[in-house]
Amino acid sequence: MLEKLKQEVYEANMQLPKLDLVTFTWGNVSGIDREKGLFVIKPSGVDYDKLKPEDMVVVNLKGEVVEGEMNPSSDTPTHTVLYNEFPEIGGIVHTHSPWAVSFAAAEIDVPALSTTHADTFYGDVPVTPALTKEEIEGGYEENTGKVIVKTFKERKIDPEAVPAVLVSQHGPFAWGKTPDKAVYNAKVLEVASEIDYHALQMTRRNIEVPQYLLDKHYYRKHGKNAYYGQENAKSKEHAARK
Ligand SMILES: O=C(CO)[C@@H](O)[C@H](O)COP(=O)(O)O
Repeated sequence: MLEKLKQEVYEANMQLPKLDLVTFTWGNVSGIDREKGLFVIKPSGVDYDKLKPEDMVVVNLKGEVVEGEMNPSSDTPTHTVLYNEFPEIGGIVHTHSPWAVSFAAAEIDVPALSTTHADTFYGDVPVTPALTKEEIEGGYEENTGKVIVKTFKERKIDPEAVPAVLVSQHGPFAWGKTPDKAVYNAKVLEVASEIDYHALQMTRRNIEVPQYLLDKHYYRKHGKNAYYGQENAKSKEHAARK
């Protein structure tokens, strides 16, 4: 069943290593057939270079496996919550892309500091609060989905306007109308996270140019008793010996 969707989700998953968004088997993409109320997701722990379209697992909106030889991604409960709570989305991506994970680990939103960001995300990409001990022990992946939805509702963020989130201490989830668009949004988030990291570092550190560097430049230009002045003397001797 859902062979066409399996192919589409397979191809979207294969974009992740090509776009340098995953290491080893970390990460997963799913896509949904809203009419049938079924979604297709990557099987858990399968290397991308061994993955086949027919390996995709079909899951219903209760999170139950409907078809598939292998276990679905361990993040399936998170995808299930998001498909139920965000009815407009057609595809979801989860990765551990390092720049976005850096912001998730620091529990900092990815701020909308550049057009690279703003062309895709209408506002900062939010980071969720850290999951509580109870939420972790009471079903980490399902509660991850619930914390994402709670974050968007409490902060009045439209998931269509900002199609991504950082799960605190875990990593990014991105989504879109299709699995392919979800992958695109995941890559833009990673690029924007790297840009923002450097921008924040540069604005936070005022580096004074050491005066001696300016002096050296001055002395080099005017040939006075500086290192460069000596070099000039050496080069003149060398030239005279030729
Ligand atoms: O964060 C985790 C595991 O801690 C997962 O997101 C893995 O990175 C992907 O798991 P599978 O999709 O292969 O089950």
